Amino acid sequence: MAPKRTKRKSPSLGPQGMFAGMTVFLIEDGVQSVRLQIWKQKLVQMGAKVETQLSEKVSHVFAISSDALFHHVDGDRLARFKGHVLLYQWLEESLAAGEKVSEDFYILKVDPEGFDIFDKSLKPKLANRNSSSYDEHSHCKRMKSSHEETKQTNEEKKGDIETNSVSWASNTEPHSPSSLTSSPEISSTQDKDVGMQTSFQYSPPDLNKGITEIFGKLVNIYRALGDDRRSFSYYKAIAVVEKLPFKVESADQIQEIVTTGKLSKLQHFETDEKVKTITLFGEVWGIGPATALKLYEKGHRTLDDLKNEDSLTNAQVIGLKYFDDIKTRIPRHEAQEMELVLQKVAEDIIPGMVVVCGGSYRRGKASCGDLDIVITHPDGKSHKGFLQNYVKRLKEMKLLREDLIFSTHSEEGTDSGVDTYFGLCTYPGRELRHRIDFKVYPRDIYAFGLIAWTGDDVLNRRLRLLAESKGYRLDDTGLFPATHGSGSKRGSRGTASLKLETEKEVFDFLGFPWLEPYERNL
Ligand SMILES: Nc1ccn([C@H]2C[C@H](O)[C@@H](COP(=O)(O)OP(=O)(O)OP(=O)(O)O)O2)c(=O)n1
Ligand SMILES: [Mn+2]
Repeated sequence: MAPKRTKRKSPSLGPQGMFAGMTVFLIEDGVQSVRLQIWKQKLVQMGAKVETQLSEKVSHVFAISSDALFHHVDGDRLARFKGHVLLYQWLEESLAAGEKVSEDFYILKVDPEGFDIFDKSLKPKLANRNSSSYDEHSHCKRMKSSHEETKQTNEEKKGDIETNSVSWASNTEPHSPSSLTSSPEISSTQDKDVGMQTSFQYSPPDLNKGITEIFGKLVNIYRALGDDRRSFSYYKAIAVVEKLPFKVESADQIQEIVTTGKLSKLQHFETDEKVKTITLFGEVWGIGPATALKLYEKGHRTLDDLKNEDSLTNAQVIGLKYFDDIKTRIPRHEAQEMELVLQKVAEDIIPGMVVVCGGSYRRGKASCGDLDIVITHPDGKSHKGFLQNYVKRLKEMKLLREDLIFSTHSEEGTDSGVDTYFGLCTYPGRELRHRIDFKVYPRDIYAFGLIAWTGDDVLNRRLRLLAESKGYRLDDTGLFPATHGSGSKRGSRGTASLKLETEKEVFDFLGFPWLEPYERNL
């Protein structure tokens, strides 16, 4: 990339500094706190203002990846944001260059469909040598991410489940095909900045040694001549050339690398292979983008490769084993029969149990990707401890087969008292596996659970935004007055949900026109 013309050997500080005029909001997800502190400090030192929320004033948002971005900021909010959304790498490169480098190569797509993590791998590594105080931290690959930090506002229920069940399946990244590129799947303790530090897996013999050696000399020569811009361009070009899996032949290619820091030929090569592989791995239940990328970087290219990978969690192994089964949709009439069986078994255990198949089934779809079962008991107490018995019985019947996640809170009253089971099931007399989810809600918050699990996700997002605009926070466990801040964080713990008994009451309270379940395919 070509830094701008204005050359500054040592960046000026204060209101006239190189970041003057910028008002930034930093997405903290996946960023080591020490590094974040340094960035904040540098920004402020060099004239930027750092905001604690994504307010109107913000001109620049920084994030480590689009996953981190969507994990933290709602897609709709982002769509309305008019400023620049950049990778932190821009900051690093600008700091290293002593001037603002072009933003072109660091723009994060705010379209949730866009998958950015691949572009980044083409970016030259950080210019650590040129940088000063953050050198020592830049090797830190592994990010600590406390579960509290990664906790969702339940807006994406699968993310929520993951955090509820960390003690049970700590390395699980529940997967929902509809949200492959959105945030919740990566909320496990995976490398979050892996995209930034990524290196090409196919480390080839140094095919272009002659070129990198010359570039190295040029780095020093230009630096000695005081031409930092050129020196930096060659410096970055080395990182790119070193990793090329083929020999650079033409002068044009060299020119392209030096001026843009990358090579379009490689970009296509890289992008295709990575996109394909990571998308495929991400379709395995329990594998999210972060793990998919890690597996790719370990050299895996096919699902068969993954079968010999021992870092997979139990749930991921199961997801892999039944990959094709799970992808097979369930015809509506079979889902209906299973719902009936599930209702009957529940009734046998505790009379009065309410068992509803939500999700696409409840929205009237002709086929379902899985079964989303929402359960409660009208008396407000019989639901406690029910799920353990229920699962046991269903396993004896061989309706339930493999477990993925089981987390219970109803008896202790923790996490809103919601019990969760994710697993695989079979239609009676068959071996084909389907995904099945059970969520058991206490009666008083059942309506919220039912809305969330019926979806669709677009409606959920709209309802949440509407709630937010009215000073509330909505999730599958209730509607809460937003106590502090206006952001996306949870309200303070222990706050009780507003008492709304039915879906209709929730819609009415929010002022959203009532939609029958089959009208909720937005
Ligand atoms: N990122 C997500 C994923 C899910 N959901 C909610 C809405 C969904 O309707 C419901 C069930 O999730 P599924 O992934 O099972 O989606 P569907 O049941 O709608 O479709 P499918 O037929 O693929 O199962 O959970 C959501 O709000 N946000
Ligand atoms: Mn579903």
